[in-house]
Amino acid sequence: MQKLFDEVNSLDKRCYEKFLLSEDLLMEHAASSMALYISENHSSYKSILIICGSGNNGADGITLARLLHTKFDVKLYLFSDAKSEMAKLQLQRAHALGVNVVDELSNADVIVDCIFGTGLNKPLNQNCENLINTLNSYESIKIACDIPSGINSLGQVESVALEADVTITMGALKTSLFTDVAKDYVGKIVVADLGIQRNLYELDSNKYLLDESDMNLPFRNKKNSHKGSFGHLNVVAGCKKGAGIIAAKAAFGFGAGLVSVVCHENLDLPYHIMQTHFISENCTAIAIGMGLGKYETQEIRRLLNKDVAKIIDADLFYDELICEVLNQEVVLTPHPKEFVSLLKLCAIADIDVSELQNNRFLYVQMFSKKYPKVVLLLKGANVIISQNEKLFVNSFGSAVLSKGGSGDVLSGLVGSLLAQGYKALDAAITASLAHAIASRNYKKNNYSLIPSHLVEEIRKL
Ligand SMILES: NC(=O)C1=CN([C@@H]2O[C@H](COP(=O)(O)OP(=O)(O)OC[C@H]3O[C@@H](n4cnc5c(N)ncnc54)[C@H](OP(=O)(O)O)[C@@H]3O)[C@@H](O)[C@H]2O)[C@@H](O)CC1
Ligand SMILES: Nc1ncnc2c1ncn2[C@@H]1O[C@H](COP(=O)(O)OP(=O)(O)O)[C@@H](O)[C@H]1O
Ligand SMILES: [K+]
Repeated sequence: MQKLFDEVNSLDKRCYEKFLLSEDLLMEHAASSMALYISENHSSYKSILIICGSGNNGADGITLARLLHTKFDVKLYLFSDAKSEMAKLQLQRAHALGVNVVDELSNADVIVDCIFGTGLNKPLNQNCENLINTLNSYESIKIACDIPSGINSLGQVESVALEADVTITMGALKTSLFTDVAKDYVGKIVVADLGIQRNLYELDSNKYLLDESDMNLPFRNKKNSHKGSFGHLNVVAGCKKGAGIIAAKAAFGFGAGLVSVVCHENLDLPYHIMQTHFISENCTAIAIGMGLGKYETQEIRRLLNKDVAKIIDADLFYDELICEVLNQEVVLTPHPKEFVSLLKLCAIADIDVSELQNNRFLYVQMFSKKYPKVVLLLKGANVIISQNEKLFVNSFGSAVLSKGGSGDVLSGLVGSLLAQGYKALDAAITASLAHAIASRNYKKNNYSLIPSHLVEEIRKL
């Protein structure tokens, strides 16, 4: 996993003070990293348009123009007068070298957005919006320097932002690049070294971006085993029985030794999945909430208080009963609307979905602070998993998963790992990664995946 930072100013400052690295030196490395990326990945392209703002993001761009001058047909467009000391200095250097400064925008093979970086501090005016809209309309390869212009430090987009193919971010990964909103703008994210190895540049953080290598699949190492060695998951099915059945199928394919669906009505289940009318004596985990609908309160309370691992989803986030389990190490997997309801039920916040989506990290942290034992998995374009104020982001998923039933598969995966003895946080992390990475392996197109395809892809991991 890789560390995420809410701000990097303190990291830059430490470079100046502790490592005696000047701003000039850091900037030279920032621009060199961009130059290297462009040379290595876009060498067949000829023309490069670099659009610069007045601060140090602009200064990075002016430096880049100097580095690429004559290797490519470089056009430097200064959107506003250089204001920062570094922007002024870099401009003098660029002028001295004869870099081509243009006063009109024109299309190019590659465009590099150096308008605003971490210093965006107010809403964009009409001119900025027009500029960004024009750049977005170009068919060029678009590279954002540090962060696509228009995304602020909280990862919000107030009006418009540059739609980058690649974001080359300086020094370390920023949290603002991993909001759900930002996902439509950042493209591929690359970290540029600033003349110091990343592990030395970075300090401690309690936020992490998950990598594929953080997925710890339930491979079986013991030879002397039987089905009971791998747990027994009980999936509680309610009025929308399909949800429980999807979860049960996903769970069975993900290694649980036994899976039973708990339902009062008789179900038509695959032969390998059992049905029970009441919770099994030997169950090692319970998955509950998916398609639950109306159920007898005392019965649910009894299940929630049973001393086994639990994954709780969907309908239970609208029921006050949920508040009774928040002192347990349970896994909760709400989507944004369900999380809004949960926040209200536990008196943390009374907000709407758009407020949540604009401040996902904030509300997840508020919840985790109040309920440090709970593992919260907030679904979305970038899934956030949190426990005890430690937070992990899974950015592998895509719109291929935006389908009824995808969440039920995830509940089954978490339940399966819990039944097999994974700790709650480990179960949530591996299940979430498996869910998203498997969905990427479905190659047909990005609209036709159904839960059974997803389960098939998960079984092939
Ligand atoms: N520090 C380091 O060591 C390193 C830093 N590096 C680079 O520096 C970048 C940060 O630079 P930064 O702090 O100068 O901010 P930046 O993003 O250029 O924007 C500030 C300028 O924009 C203006 N402005 C803001 N909002 C506006 C708006 N809505 N509409 C209009 N104008 C607006 C604002 O104007 P003002 O507030 O003065 O009115 C100011 O002039 C960082 O992202 C990275 O790329 C790298 O080289 C690595 C080493
Ligand atoms: N655009 C997207 N990018 C990444 N993941 C997505 C996207 N849309 C949906 N997902 C994932 O798909 C799942 C949907 O779950 P949910 O909304 O609960 O569906 P359901 O209840 O119908 O099964 C979640 O894991 C979510 O993170
Ligand atoms: K930028």
